[in-house]
Amino acid sequence: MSPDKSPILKVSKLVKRFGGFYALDGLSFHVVPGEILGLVGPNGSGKTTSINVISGLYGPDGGEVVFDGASIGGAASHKLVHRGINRTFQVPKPFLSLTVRQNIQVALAYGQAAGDAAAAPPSMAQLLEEYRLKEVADRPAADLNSAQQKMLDLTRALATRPRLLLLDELAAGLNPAELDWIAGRIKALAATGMAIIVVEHLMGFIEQITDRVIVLNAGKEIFEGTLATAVHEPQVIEVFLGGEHAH
Ligand SMILES: Nc1ncnc2c1ncn2[C@@H]1O[C@H](COP(=O)(O)OP(=O)(O)OP(=O)(O)O)[C@@H](O)[C@H]1O
Repeated sequence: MSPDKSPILKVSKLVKRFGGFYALDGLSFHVVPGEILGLVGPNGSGKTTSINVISGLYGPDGGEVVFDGASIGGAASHKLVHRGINRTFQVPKPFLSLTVRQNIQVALAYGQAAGDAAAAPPSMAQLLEEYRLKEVADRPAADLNSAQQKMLDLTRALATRPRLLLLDELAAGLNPAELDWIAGRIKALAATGMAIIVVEHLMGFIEQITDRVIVLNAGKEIFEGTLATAVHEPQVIEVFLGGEHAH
């Protein structure tokens, strides 16, 4: 990561309410090209909601999302894909009756409609090879195991040539060898200049791949810095372990 680059994404004082409940309560952070930023925090702290708002699944109720210099808060997901933001889902939802290859073809075609993006589109062969889907390329997505479904979800996002990639618990359910391998893949993507935001509960994985983390609690940032520093911060220990263990 080059720390001197200007942010590709800037989130300022973001608010998202569900009824009277504040899932995001004035959240601000940024990410620069080539950086892997971790969003961590206890269950319900607003990690997935952050990704849902940045990717256009939900409109914000306050604050601003600026991507590549333009305000995008409230823009629809499909428009944001063409601007260069794509994501994976905690529970992938491929077209189950289509084959793996057909699922990727749909995403490649959709990505192509974005026109003149900075990066050349990845090829089908490259995606199948790099994400270990070659053997199952002509099987329906319904036949895949959960790790393969996650890789299909990732290739679907990559097929649209994102400059900002949002990964929502991609690593959950992978075995240790798969975790090591996917950590390497994510780092290789960042090395191409892609900005990547990773939501994960697996702290070893977060430590292995992130340059920086934001720790959330109740929709607010309570820490920003490296994970190695975060684990010594009393307010971080408090939200992860509860008050009586914190001191
Ligand atoms: N569509 C929704 N309607 C109502 N409440 C919601 C909705 N989406 C999220 N919430 C609430 O907002 C809060 C934050 O949820 P969010 O999914 O962002 O948390 P999270 O940090 O990703 O948690 P987890 O680690 O369990 O995935 C939770 O209390 C959740 O119940």
